[in-house]
Amino acid sequence: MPLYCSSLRTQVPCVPKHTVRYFNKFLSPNYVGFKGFSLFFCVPQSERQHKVAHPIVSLSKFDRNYSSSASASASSIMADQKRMDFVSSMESKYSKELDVAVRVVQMACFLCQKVQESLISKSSSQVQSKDDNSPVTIADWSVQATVSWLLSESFGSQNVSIVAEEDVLSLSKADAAGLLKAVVNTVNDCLAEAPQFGLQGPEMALGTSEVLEAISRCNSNGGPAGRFWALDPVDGTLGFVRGDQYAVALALIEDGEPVIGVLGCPNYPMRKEWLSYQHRYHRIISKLTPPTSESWDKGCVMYAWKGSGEAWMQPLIQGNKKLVWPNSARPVQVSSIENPELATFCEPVEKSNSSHSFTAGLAHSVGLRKQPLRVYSMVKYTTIARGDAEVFMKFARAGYKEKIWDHAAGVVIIQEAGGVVTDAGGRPLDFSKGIYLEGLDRGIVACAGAKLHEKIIRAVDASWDSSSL
Ligand SMILES: Nc1ncnc2c1ncn2[C@@H]1O[C@H](COP(=O)(O)O)[C@@H](OP(=O)(O)O)[C@H]1O
Ligand SMILES: [Mg+2]
Repeated sequence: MPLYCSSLRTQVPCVPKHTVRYFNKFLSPNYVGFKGFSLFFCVPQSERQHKVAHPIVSLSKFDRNYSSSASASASSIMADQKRMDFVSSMESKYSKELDVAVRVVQMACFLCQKVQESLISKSSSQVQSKDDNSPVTIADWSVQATVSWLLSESFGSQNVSIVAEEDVLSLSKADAAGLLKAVVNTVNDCLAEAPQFGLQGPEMALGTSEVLEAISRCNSNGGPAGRFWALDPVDGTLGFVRGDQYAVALALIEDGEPVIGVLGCPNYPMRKEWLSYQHRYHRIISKLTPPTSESWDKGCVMYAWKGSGEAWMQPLIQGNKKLVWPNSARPVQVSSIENPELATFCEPVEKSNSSHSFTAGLAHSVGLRKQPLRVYSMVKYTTIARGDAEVFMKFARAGYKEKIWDHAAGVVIIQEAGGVVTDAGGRPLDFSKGIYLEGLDRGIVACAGAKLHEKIIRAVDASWDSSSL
C-alpha cells in the first residue's frame, strides 16, 4: 500500500498548533501548496480504501476546499477564515470528549465480545426479560456501569450527566444476587484492562455498591439545555444474544443537539456481503479460516463530531495490543449511488419493530429493487455511513416512542459522512425533549443522498393514508 508519511512542517495562521490533521482527498502525495502543520499521511484519492489516518480531528469539507482554492476571492477567503476558526474552536471544544468516548466504546466492545462468546458457548440463562419483554443481559448492565464509571473518572462525576437505557431495579432484587455478582465481576475484569485502552482503571476492584451506583447515576432525563451523554449499552440485544449484530452507542448531546456520535459495532464485517449472511455462518467460516492478526476482518468503532464534515472508523483492539491513537482509523463516506435500482435499503430484523410490509410498498414505489438488508441495532446507521447501503427506513407501530439513545450517535455519524437523516416528514430528529424523540413524524428515513431521501419522503406521503400504520 503506497503510504506517504510527509515530514512537511510549516505553520499556518489561525489553526492551533496542537491541531494535527489528516489531509483528505485533495492532497497528492507530494502536495506542498497548503502551508500546513504536521502532515501525517497523504494518500492519493485512488487509494481511498487504503487510507490510514488520523488524529482525533480531521479536515472538514471546508478545509479541503480552502486549500485547493488558490483563486478564491477576498470575501470568500474571509468567509472561509470564519468557518475555519469555527471548525478549530469546535475541535478544541470536543477533542477530549471524542478521544475519551472512542476509548470507552472500544472498552465496552471488548467487554461485549467476551460476554457474547460466553453466552453463545454456554446457555441463555444469563438472558433476562425486561418489563416490555425485550431481553437484557449481563453485558447491558456491565457496559452501562463501565461507561458511567469511566466518563465520571475522566471528566469528574459532577460534570457528567448520562441518559441511558438500563436501571438497577431488576439487578437489585433479592433473587438476582448471582446476576449482580456476574455484573460486578464483568465490570472489574473490563476496568482492569483500562490501561490497554489508554484510560485509567480503579486502584482497587469496584465493590457491588459502586457498580450499582455507576449504573444508577445514568439517571438524567435529557432535555433542551446543557450537556449530557446518551448511552445505549447494548443496542439490539436480540441480535447480541443470537450471536449477530449489535452496537454500543454513545453520543454527547449539547443544548438538544447531538454533537459527538460513537458507535461500536463488534461484529460489523469489513466485507459488505457478509452483512446479508446469517452471522452464525460467518462465525463458522471465521473458525475454519481464522483471520490473521493483520487483517481487519470484522468489528469497528465509528465516530464523528458535528460540523467536522468527516466520519471515521477504526478497528477494534485485538488481543493484548494497546490502543495507540489514531489506531489505523480510516474516513468513511456514504455511497454516491442515487439510482434506486442500484440502491440497497436496510431495516430492522424484527417486523414488530418496523413494518416490513409498509417499507416493501415504499421500496416498490420508489424503484428500490434489491432485497432489503435486515440488520439488528444501530449497525444500520453504520451501514449507511460506510456506504454499504443507501437507505435506512424504520416505521414502528403506532404508539411506540423512539428513544434518543437508539439514534443520537448514528445521526451525527451519517450526517458527517455526507448523508441525510430525518423523520418521515423530512424534519430533523428532535433530541431536546427528554428521553423520547417527541414529535417524530411517522418514522425515520436515513439516506446516503438528498435525491433518494426526497423520493422516499414523497412516497411515504403518497402511501401513508392507505397503510395500516
Ligand atoms: N416495538 C418496538 N418498536 C420499535 N422499536 C423497538 C420496539 N421494541 C424495541 N425497539 C427498539 O429497537 C431496538 C432494536 O432495534 P432493531 O430492531 O433495529 O434491532 C431496541 O433497542 P435495544 O435492543 O437496545 O433494547 C429498542 O430500543
Ligand atoms: Mg436500543
